[in-house]
Parts: sequence; C-alpha cells; structure tokens
Amino acid sequence: MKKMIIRGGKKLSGEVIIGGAKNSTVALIPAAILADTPVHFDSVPDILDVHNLMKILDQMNVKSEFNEGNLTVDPTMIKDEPLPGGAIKSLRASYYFMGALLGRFGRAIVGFPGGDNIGPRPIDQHIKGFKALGAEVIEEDDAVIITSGPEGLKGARIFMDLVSVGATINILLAAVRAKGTTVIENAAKEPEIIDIATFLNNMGAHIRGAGTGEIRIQGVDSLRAVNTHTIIPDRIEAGTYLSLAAAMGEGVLVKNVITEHLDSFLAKLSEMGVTFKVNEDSIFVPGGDEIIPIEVTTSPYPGFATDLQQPITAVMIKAAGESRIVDTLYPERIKHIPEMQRMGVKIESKDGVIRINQSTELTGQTVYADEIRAGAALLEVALMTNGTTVIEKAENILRGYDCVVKKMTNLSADVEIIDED
Ligand SMILES: CC(=O)N[C@H]1[C@@H](OP(=O)(O)OP(=O)(O)OC[C@H]2O[C@@H](n3ccc(=O)[nH]c3=O)[C@H](O)[C@@H]2O)O[C@H](CO)[C@@H](O)[C@@H]1O
Ligand SMILES: C=C(OP(=O)(O)O)C(=O)O
Repeated sequence: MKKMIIRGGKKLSGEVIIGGAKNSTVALIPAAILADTPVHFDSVPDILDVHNLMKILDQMNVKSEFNEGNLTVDPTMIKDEPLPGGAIKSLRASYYFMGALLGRFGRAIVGFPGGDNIGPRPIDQHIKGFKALGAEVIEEDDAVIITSGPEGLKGARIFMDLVSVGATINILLAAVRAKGTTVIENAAKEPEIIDIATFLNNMGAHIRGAGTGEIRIQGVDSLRAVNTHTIIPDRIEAGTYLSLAAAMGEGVLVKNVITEHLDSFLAKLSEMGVTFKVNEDSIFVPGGDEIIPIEVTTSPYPGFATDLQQPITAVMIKAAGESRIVDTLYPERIKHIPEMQRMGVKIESKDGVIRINQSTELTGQTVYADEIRAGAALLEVALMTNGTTVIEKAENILRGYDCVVKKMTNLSADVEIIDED
C-alpha cells in the first residue's frame, strides 16, 4: 500500500508538461497485439496502468520494454493464452484484450475487468458488438469466453444503445481484421478513439469516421507498424493541473496540451471567472481570480468529462456561493465526498446533485483515495490546507497520473509517496 503525504499551504507556480493520455495508452497497448510486427509508442505516461498492462502482455509471451516514455511491444511470438485474472483485475481497460484477442485469434477468454469504484459499469454494449460480428459469448466463472465461428468474424452494422468509449474501441479492435465492413452507429467521439484509429490506420487498417458518431471499418488481413506512434496528451491530467492552477496557483503554465480537447472544460473555467491565456499547445493561468459559482453537467465528449467533475471541485471551493455538479455518466461517482467533508469542504450529494459551497476552514487529514479522480481531487484539497494530509491507497492516483510527485514538486508543492510494503 502506498501513501501520499502532502504538506499543504504553498502557492503553486512554474511549468508542468502533460504526459500521454492514459485512456489512449490503455487501449493502444492491447491494440498492439493485433500487429504482425513489433510496435513502438512514444509519449507513454509512466503510470501503474501501463505497468499492469505490460504484466498482462507477458502472460501472452508478448515482450514489452518501457523506458523514458518509449514503449516497444513485440507481439510476433504471441501465445493464445486465456487471461482469467491476475493483473486483469487491476484496471478497467483490460477489457480491451477481449476485442484485441478476438481480432487476432478469433477467440478470447478474459476475466471481468477491475478498475475504479465509480458505480455500476456494465459491458453489455461490448458483448452486443461482439455478437453482432458473429461471435458466441458466454459469461462463466467471472470470465467472458468469446468465440467466433469457423468462418471468423464478419463485419456488421452495430447500433450502440448508449454512447460508450470502451464498447466503441473494443468493437473497433475486433472488427479491424474481420471480413467485410463494420459500421458502428452512435459511436463515442472522444479524442482517444481518433488516436486508436490513427494508430491502426498507420499500420494498414481501414477505419473512417473516428471522432464522429459513425465509424466505418473495412477489415484487413494484416497490420504492420512502420512508424512510432506518438500518444496524444492527456486532457484529464491537463484539466487537473489547470484546476489546481486556478485554485491556488500564482502563475502556472500547462504545456503539451491540445487545447481543442479542453474546450468544454475551459468554457467552464471562463464561466467561473478564471483568467487564462491559450497558446498553440500550452495554457497559462495567472491565478488569484475571484471565483464565481457555476453548474456543471457531465456528458460524453465533447461535453464536460466525468473524469474532471472531481478535479474541478477544488476551484468550486473558492467560489462565493453554491456550485452544483450532476454526473450523468456516473451518478455514484461520489466517493470523495465523505473524505472531503472531513477536510472541512462544504460538499454534499443529494438526489443526484453534488453541491459545493465556499470552504475556508480546510484541514489536513488522513483520507482514502477510493478511485483515481477522487484521489486527484483529494490531493488538490490537501494542497489548499495549511496542514499535512495523508492519502491512503495512493496507487489509485499513480494508476493514471504520470510522474505526479515530480510534477507537483516542480510546481513548488510538498508531496511525497511512501511505500508501506
Ligand atoms: C479506460 C477509459 O477510457 N476509461 C474511460 C471510459 O470508461 P468506459 O469506457 O468504461 O466508459 P463508457 O464510455 O463505456 O461508459 C459510459 C456510460 O455507459 C455505461 N455503459 C457502458 C458500456 C456498456 O456496455 N454498458 C453501459 O451501460 C456506463 O455505465 C457509463 O454510464 O469512459 C468513461 C466515460 O467518459 C471515463 O470515465 C473513463 O475514464
Ligand atoms: C474512470 C477512470 O478510469 P478507468 O476507466 O480506467 O477506471 C478515469 O480515468 O477517471
């Protein structure tokens, strides 16, 4: 168990460079097993999810090497192994091995994924997609057994009953080497989906429409990597540092961002009265603004991301009045609330609405990071107190925040990780 120790009260200033997007990376690594050649990525974030995915690759005899943001995955000696448990349970995105193995071998046995405690996360749309491509799906002993018939997978028209990032990518992975054309309707439009499609297309896949509600995939026989794929910057990590900069910065430059990916988030910062300067690939927040309370409703991209509803809380705490958040994607994503209350944050959740009021008496406490963004938001509040906070289960922050201690220290924060193992 790792603990994060934060001695709060210091204003933050300086520069932070955003890493590659976690939610791209965790799909790109499983996608790499579809290739008939080694695959190279750069701008890979140093996060626990990457290390856990490398363990899963190892179980399949896929060698991988990670060094200073460069990751090589060599699937040329891959073995068709079932993946019932172990590291599969350590992250949500292990479900991408269902689509990737199905695309590669026409069958997959993958344990139900683990991941964040943010309420129910069914995978019915993933399964609906695999079935539409002609696979048989059996759920047994905490694993999903997916098998295509002797003819292999066949392209199909699939209408998603709801917009799902994971189901869109999983179906894409299964369809990319299937026979014929697959059309995903009501597809998710997140930038990470475009990133996966770009990676696959550069290896010879034929995917059109990624980033729109209709994606067309013409199956191909083989995928071969010729270039290094550079992963897009993490818009959620960027939003987290921008929130911190607005809440307690005195001049923070957030570098390596695709500003368009942050449109809905930046619109809300503006509405709160936060001033910032948008440059070509960086955003500068001078800090010290009077904050106005606002209302936020999360929705699929390009709407306000659910993954930023907790991180923006730090700014809302400073507002003179009540801010409200409705998380339509994960109404039960509220595990940060009791922890924040103990730190003196005036926050409550009732009838699906999270209410946050100005909180000036913040204190350091021992708190628990139940999931990644709850952890990030607790870290932000900890930095705003004048005391010492201990965040237990800091692994949940390290799951998705690249070099977080180093980046925070560079901004003059006093943060360290201690290992209790
Ligand atoms: C690794 C990764 O990329 N994780 C992101 C991904 O998760 P993930 O891909 O798991 O989230 P989805 O987009 O699938 O979920 C959206 C909504 O659809 C529901 N649903 C989803 C699939 C399904 O088969 N049935 C169903 O009912 C979910 O419970 C949720 O309410 O998108 C979420 C929503 O932007 C983000 O919070 C996560 O950070
Ligand atoms: C919910 C998240 O991640 P995951 O889907 O990997 O659990 C997140 O990144 O906020």
